[in-house]
Amino acid sequence: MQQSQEKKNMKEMEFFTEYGDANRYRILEVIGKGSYGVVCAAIDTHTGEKVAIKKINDVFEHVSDALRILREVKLLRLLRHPDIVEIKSIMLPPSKREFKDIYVVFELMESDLHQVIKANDDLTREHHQFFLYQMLRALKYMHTANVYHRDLKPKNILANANCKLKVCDFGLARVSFNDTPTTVFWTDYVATRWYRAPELCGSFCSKYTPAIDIWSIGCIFAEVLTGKPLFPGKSVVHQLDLITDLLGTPKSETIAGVRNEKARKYLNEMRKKNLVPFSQKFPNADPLALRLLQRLLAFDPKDRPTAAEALADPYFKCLAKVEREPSCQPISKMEFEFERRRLTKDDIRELIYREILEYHPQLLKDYMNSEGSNFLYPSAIGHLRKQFAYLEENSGKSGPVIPPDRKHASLPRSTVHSSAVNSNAQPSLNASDSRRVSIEPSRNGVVPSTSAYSTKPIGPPPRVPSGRPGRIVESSVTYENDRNLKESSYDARTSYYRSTVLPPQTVSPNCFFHPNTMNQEKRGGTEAASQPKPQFVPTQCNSAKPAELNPNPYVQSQHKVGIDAKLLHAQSQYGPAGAAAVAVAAHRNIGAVGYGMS
Ligand SMILES: Nc1ncnc2c1ncn2[C@@H]1O[C@H](COP(=O)(O)OP(=O)(O)OP(=O)(O)O)[C@@H](O)[C@H]1O
Repeated sequence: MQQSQEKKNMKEMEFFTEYGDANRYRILEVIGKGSYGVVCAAIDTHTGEKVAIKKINDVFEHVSDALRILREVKLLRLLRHPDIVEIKSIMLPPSKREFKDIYVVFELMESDLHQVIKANDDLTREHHQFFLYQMLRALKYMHTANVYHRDLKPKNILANANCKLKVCDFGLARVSFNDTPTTVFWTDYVATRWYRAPELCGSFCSKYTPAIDIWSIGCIFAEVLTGKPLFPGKSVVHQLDLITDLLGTPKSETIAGVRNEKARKYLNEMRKKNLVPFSQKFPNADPLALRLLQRLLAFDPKDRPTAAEALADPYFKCLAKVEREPSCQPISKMEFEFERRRLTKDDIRELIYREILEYHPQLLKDYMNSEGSNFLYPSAIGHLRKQFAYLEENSGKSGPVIPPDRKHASLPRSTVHSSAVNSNAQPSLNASDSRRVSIEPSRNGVVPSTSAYSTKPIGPPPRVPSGRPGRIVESSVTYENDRNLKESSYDARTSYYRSTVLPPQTVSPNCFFHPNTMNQEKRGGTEAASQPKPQFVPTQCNSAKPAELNPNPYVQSQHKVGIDAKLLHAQSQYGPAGAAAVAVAAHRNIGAVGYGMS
């Protein structure tokens, strides 16, 4: 027993090395490995929430990798949407100049769509529909921000037991600005071939469009329907062969528009193939789903619908509601100004550090005040230096010299900052919190400092619909940002002070239920007991009146608690595949009750 505890402590030590915040998180287990490092499930001891911590090793070893990481953390800070994975925090490194690894704290998801597909060969039509709906909603949001994901595949869609999906891995994503030569984007295109749009299988065109993501979503959806990848090409040419085997040879106008001469020639000389009817290829699928799928998989990108158009497709008649499919304000060019410069490793380090500070608002404020250059980094050394300076300054004065207390020596690093806040009382501030704090009205017009705020103990984390900041813009009242607060010209500080009205996710994962506020919801055991907790009364999707949908994405029936427990149990026992199986099987229990189907 003692031995296993020691082993666990060792594991945590190894994982966090010397990061001060390590005390805050208790590592549970390794849940994933990617090319950039390892992902662990952990408990945030401040909030009781489960989180996923991704340790990215040697961030600055290669400039290209460091840039990828910078883009990803920046985009995930800017794209706040219930269908996009959220960064909760990034741990403050022990030294601004020398840090090599970064620890990104995400909301924890239970599995990913790849696992879900692999472990379940009997997903229902309702699953299909709800999966596609969420993916398109995420796309609509990111595309209106002018962000193209470029690497959508089942593994990059995280999934929960309640069928909630969230897009992750924005490492290959790009923001498109009108005056940026879009061809630049082609040069580094290394996304997974199977989900690659035909125009990417040989540089068919120079204009890079969001339709490439629409194609990928089409491929993913087909995989959800059949359980198998739709176009598992072994090479780019094979990929084009598989695509044309299903869709037929493209129209001559489409081929004529292909810029790449070799690709054009290849398509022109290809034997003529006819479209295979989708009802034949996907015999058990909903015909409306297939009609939409065919639109998503149009060979010519111009023929593919936008995400917003796809959401308006009759397939989603009983599910879609434009107010819960928010758009996003286009991302400011200034945020990606670094893309136009040739950056050294130190430049990128500075930029990543600046991103990390977004999750440590008080430090960010200090950093902004000192304009970065003479920012006194509040590491242990910084603190020691301060104490020495204080002693030196005051040594001539009468009476004993009492240096400023070092209250924070053994506390998580994020609680140590130059404004000497009572660390015990400091709430867990992350980028989201900081923005929420900053929009609190103040009498003198000054944005209240977070250190003042920090004297109050923080409550449980805000529930998504009521407290989550976002950049959502849409006509709906619920989603509308205060446009006056949205600067047209960028000021680095304004992103910190920006008022962001929250994106309530109006679709319950059990989207066919409607709420009855008599009962109580439970989420991870940390929700405020005082919140009204709804119960769900099952309704059918195709009832005459569309079900009233609860705004809380985490609203669940009482069954949900049991499902989560089962899923997590399966996850540790059988790994993610087992978890996915249980997740969907469990959901089906709800489905059978909820959908009123046999
Ligand atoms: N928030 C999360 N919750 C649960 N699991 C996660 C989360 N984020 C990542 N994972 C798991 O960790 C794995 C690796 O994460 P991720 O894909 O982000 O790393 P990466 O190094 O960028 O990977 P890649 O090599 O695909 O680019 C994922 O496949 C997923 O299973």
